[in-house]
Amino acid sequence: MTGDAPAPDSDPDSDTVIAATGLEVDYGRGRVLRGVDLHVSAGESLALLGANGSGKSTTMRALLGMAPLTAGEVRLFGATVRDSGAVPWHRIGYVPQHRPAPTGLPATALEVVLTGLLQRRRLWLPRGARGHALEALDAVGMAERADRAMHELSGGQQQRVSIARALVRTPDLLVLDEPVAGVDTPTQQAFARVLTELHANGTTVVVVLHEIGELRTLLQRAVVLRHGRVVHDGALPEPAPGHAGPEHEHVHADHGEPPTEPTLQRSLP
Ligand SMILES: Nc1ncnc2c1ncn2[C@@H]1O[C@H](COP(=O)(O)OP(=O)(O)OP(=O)(O)O)[C@@H](O)[C@H]1O
Repeated sequence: MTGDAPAPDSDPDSDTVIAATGLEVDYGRGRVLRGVDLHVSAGESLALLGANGSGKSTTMRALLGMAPLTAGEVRLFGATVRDSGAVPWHRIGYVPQHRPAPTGLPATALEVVLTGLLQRRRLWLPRGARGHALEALDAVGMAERADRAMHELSGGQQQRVSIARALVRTPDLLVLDEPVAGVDTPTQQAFARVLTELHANGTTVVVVLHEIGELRTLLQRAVVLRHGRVVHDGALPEPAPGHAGPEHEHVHADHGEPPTEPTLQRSLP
């Protein structure tokens, strides 16, 4: 379907990191994404927001070629995700939504971070890998626990290791799915500092969030999903009335149901 599209190397718009148009995803029980468009340029930092079930994670997975697209097209750095071999995955770091590690997983934090340096066609570690992995763990405050088994770490600590695993690649594009859910405020602040530094060094950041919280100063743009459609693409929503405050900054009405339209509108610029 992309016969007339430019090859990755000759992409005239080389500033475009993500070009997604008309994304539709159906898991078999009706459409979950309904014509999502998302264009992200190099150096942007944006949040993907919306209520539970609005399609944020599905959008992320579709962007990375991991959700079943029934229509639409995604290009990463000019390469279509339909041809996985053409995508420069080594330039992309991905932190999936947190899931507790299975009990008894023998890998240490350091080993998990080292896997971030493996590539599909090269299953050995590059020179200096251990040092880079320790630096990444240090950036998320986990260097002292590098040799701890993952199952001995708390959920928030495991999440920090997962973030370090993405950071160790020094990605040009960092995609994170609710990286700070369930993480305490000091850790969120440390994480915000790490992301801000990466972004200042040129990394493009796309992050799914429920609450903007500590990442507000980093983020330049918000894309809000509702029932699988983009209902806002622009400035960050202001904290919802009555919820403003450093400890409790919501961007939609509640955690359970989609926001009512007036509430969503009220929270948008
Ligand atoms: N693998 C799957 N198979 C079937 N349905 C799915 C699958 N993944 C997600 N869904 C459905 O797609 C819809 C959107 O889910 P998605 O996880 O993208 O939402 P979300 O906005 O990320 O939600 P949350 O904030 O709760 O993480 C939901 O109705 C969900 O039940």
